[in-house]
Amino acid sequence: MNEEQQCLLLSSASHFWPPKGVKLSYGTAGFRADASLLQSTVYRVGILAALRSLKTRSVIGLMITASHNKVSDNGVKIADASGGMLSQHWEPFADALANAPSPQHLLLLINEFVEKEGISVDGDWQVEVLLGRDTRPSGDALLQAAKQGVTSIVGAVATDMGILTTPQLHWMVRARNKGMKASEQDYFEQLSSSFRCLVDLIPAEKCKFDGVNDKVVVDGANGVGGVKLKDLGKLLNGLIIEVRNSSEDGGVLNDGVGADYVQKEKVLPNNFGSKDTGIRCVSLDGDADRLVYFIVPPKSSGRIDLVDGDKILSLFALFIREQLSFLNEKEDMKNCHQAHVGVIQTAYANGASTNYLKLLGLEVNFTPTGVKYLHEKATEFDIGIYFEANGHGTVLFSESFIESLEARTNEISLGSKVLGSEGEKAALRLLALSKLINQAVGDALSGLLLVEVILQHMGWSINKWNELYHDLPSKQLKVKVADRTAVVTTNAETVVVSPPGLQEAINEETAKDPQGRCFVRPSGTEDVVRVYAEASTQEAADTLANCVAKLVDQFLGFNSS
Ligand SMILES: CC(=O)N[C@H]1[C@@H](OP(=O)(O)O)O[C@H](CO)[C@@H](O)[C@@H]1O
Ligand SMILES: [Mg+2]
Repeated sequence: MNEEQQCLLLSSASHFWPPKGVKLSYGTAGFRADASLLQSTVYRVGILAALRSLKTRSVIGLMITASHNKVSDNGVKIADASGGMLSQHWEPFADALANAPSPQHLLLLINEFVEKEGISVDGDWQVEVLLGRDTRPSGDALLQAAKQGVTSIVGAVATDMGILTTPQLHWMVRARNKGMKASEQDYFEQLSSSFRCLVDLIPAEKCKFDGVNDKVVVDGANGVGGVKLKDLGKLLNGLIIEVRNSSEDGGVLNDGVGADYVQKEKVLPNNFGSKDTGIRCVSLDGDADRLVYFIVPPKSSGRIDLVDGDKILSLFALFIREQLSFLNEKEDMKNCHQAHVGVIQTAYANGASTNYLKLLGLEVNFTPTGVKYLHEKATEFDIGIYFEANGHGTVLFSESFIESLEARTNEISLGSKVLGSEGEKAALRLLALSKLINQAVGDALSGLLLVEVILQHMGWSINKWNELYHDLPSKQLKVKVADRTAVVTTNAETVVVSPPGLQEAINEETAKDPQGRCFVRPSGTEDVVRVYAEASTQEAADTLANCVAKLVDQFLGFNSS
C-alpha cells in the first residue's frame, strides 16, 4: 500500500479500538458476541471483505447477524465470491485482524497479508462489498462500522442492501458474480417462478393445491424471515402462507420462538397451540437460513412432533432419486449424464435418518458441524444434498450436470404445455429444483417452497412424510465450562482427544444402552460445550445426556482442577 492508502487506513482504524480482554474467533459461522463488543470486529471484517474483493476480483458480501443467538448478541460473516462461506484459508487472517491490539498492528498485519497473498492494491479493480443485516436493533450501527471498514481501502464501494435474510445476501453475491440479475425482486421472482414450474409439473392425477391442504403456518422467530416470506407469498398461487412471530409483531427475536428453540427443545413456539393440530407448521431461525417443520399432536401439552432437517433431506433425496430414475429409464435419455448423488450429514443427524438414507442406496458422508464443511463436501457431487439436523441445508448441482439437463430440455415448451416424455419432465423438474433451492447456502424460504411442492407432488400429508422413519430418541444439552477450547475432538467431532480420560468415561456411559450414541464438542457460536445423546428410549437418552453433561462439568467445569 502506498502512503496515502496507509494514512487513510490508520486514521479510520483509530476510531475502532478492539475491546480489552476479549479474544474473538471466526467460529462455525463468523464472529459472534454481545453486540456492544463488535464495533471494531465488524469494521475490520469490512476491511477483510474489501481485500477479498481485490483478491478474487469479484463482489463480496458482508452479513451482520447472529442467527439463532439471543437478541443482544450480533455477529458478522462473509459471503465469498461464489456466494458461499469465506474460504477457510482466510479464517486465520480474519482472527488475526479481529484481535489486532492497535491500528498500527492492524496495518502491519494487512501489509504482510497483502504481500503474502499477492493482492494488487493499485486501484485496477473496483472493489465492491454488498452489506446486509438482520432485524437486530444493533444492526444499523454495526452496518455503519462495516461501511467504514470497507471504505478505508481507497476507492472501495460498500453497497447497503438493507435488511435481508442471510441466504438472500449470499444469493445476491453469487448472482452478481455470475453476471445475473441480483436484486431482491429478482430473488423473489426466481423462487416463485421455479416453484410455479414445479407445481405445473405435478402429475395430473395428484390434486395440487385444491383448497384442502394448502395452508402452512410459519413461525418467523420474530426475525427477518417472516417479513420476506410475506413478500414472497404474494407471488405464489395456491399455497397459503400464514406468518406468525414476524419481526413486526413486537416479540423478542429467538425468545421462545424460532427453529433452534423448536428443534432443540422439541416444544411449541409462542403463538402456536392446539388450534394448529393437523396443519403443517414450520419454524425459521432468526436470519432464515434454517427451517424445521413440526406437527402439533392432538391435546398437545406443549410437546411437538419434530420434522427436522434430516427428514427434509430425506424428502428431497427421495424426490431427486425418483426424478433420476425417470431420467435414466427412457431410451432417449440413455446418453444423459449419469448423476453421482451424495448426501452429507453431521454427527447430529439422527441415526435413524442415516440408516434410512443408506437403505435407499444413497452414499452418506459425514463432516464436522458447520455449513462450510457440508457445503464444501457437497460440491464434490453432481447432486450434493446436505442438511444439518437443525434445518440448515440445500441441494447443490454441478455445472456439468445442469448443462446435461439443459441440453435435454431445450426442445420442450412449458408455456404451451407441450410436454415430453416422463424423462424430459423429470429433467425439467430437476432444473426447476436447481433454480428454486439456493445454490449459495441453505435458505429457509426456498427450502420451504421445495418441501411444499414435493409434498403436493407426492400427494403426502406432513404425517405421511413424518412416517418415513422413526427418529431414535435423542437429547441435546449445553454445559457452561471454564474454557470450552480445552475440548479437542477428532473423527468428525465424535471422539474427544482432550482432556484425557473424558472419552473413556463417555464410552462407559454410552455402553449402558444398546442403541446408545453420545458425543460432546465445543460450540462455535456460543460459549458452551454441547452434549448430544441418542438411545433406545427417551428416558435413556435423557439419562445419558445428563450423565455426560456431569462428566463434562467434572472435567472442565469451573470447579475442575
Ligand atoms: C448443534 C447445532 O445445531 N449447531 C449449530 C450451531 O453451531 P455450534 O458450533 O454447534 O454452536 O450453529 C451453526 C451456525 O448456524 C450451525 O452450523 C450448527 O449446526
Ligand atoms: Mg441462521
